[in-house]
Amino acid sequence: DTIPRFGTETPHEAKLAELMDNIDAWGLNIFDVHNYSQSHSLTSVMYTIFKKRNLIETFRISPQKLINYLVTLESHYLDVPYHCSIHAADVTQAIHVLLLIPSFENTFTDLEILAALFAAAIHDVDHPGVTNQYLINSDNELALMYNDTSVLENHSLAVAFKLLQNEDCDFIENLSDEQRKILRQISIDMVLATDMSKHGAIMQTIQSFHQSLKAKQCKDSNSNSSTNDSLVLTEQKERVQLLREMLHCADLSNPTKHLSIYTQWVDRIMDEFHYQGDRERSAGMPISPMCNRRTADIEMAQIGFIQAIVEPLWQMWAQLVYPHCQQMLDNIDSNRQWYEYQISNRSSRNNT
Ligand SMILES: COc1ccc(-c2ccn(C[C@@H](O)CN3CCOCC3)n2)cc1OC1CCCC1
Ligand SMILES: [Zn+2]
Repeated sequence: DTIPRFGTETPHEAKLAELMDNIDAWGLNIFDVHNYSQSHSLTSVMYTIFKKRNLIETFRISPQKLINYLVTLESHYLDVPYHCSIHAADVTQAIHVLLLIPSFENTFTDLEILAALFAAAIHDVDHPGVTNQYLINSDNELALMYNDTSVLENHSLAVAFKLLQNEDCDFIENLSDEQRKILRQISIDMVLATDMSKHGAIMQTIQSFHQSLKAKQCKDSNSNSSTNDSLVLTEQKERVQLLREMLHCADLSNPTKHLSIYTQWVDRIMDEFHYQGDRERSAGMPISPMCNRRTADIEMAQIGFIQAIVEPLWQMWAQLVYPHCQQMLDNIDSNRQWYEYQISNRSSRNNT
């Protein structure tokens, strides 16, 4: 039986095809992809990217086994408001677009690209919609299992690799042992780096690391911008450091998107945080920051999130790949201004 064009059967294949024409664009509407792929955004996005990047030929991947793995992985994302399979599809497509930046034209090996896309697709699988801190505070068995350390990140990695052991899902069967080892190593490194407790460390190293890279950037004699752009890194360690930052940026990319997309993610994360707050309240636990629906200031929280975390991170990233990520910085700025306007509007409304 032939494989459907986007990996999953859908009566809306024409509409999905139209959407997938934007797979290389930052403005892809992942919610539309989810709707027109019969809630298989992760499967259809990953399959489309693998086809487009010729990874199926390069690594002699069985298309059926790839689909089996993706559908199984997608089914192991829980039906939580934010950390669901649409978020995984969103982050996967984001990292695909970041890897297309001309600065990285000659930077990563095919195996590193495969690992980066895989890490993005799996990074939140089986996320229960509560934070690491909540699992620790509630003596959850996952916190016990992982000794309170990067609990959710470790759990998603373990679940994702467990699914690979299933014979008809093992789409990397034709990789050499060495290649499988490298894929596993890079995926673990990248997913563990999405833990917000590592954010400070990433911000510390990013400045000096990027300065050293800019120094190395080939300054080709002719003025052709693309060759001038390309970052060539001889050490795999350095390339993995870059991929670590890239996944972290993709994971924190909601404010870099168009307002209509960004506000949908805000609604979802607040649903998830407020539900956690409800559980903390009824369990008599202290309610976590931004999780109390009764005192929430959603606009202020987003402005704080942008100013403290997202804008500094994306400014560092945009500096490295200048001029290629200006659209993201522009969206962050206009989105922050929109939330500031909501607040100013709110106070004048109260005065009437
Ligand atoms: C659109 O708004 C948000 C969008 C994203 C986030 C956010 C926080 C942490 N992360 C990253 C983790 O999810 C990393 N995960 C954990 C589980 O293990 C895997 C890796 N993402 C927070 C957002 O807003 C918050 C609510 C008000 C201000 C802050
Ligand atoms: Zn995530």
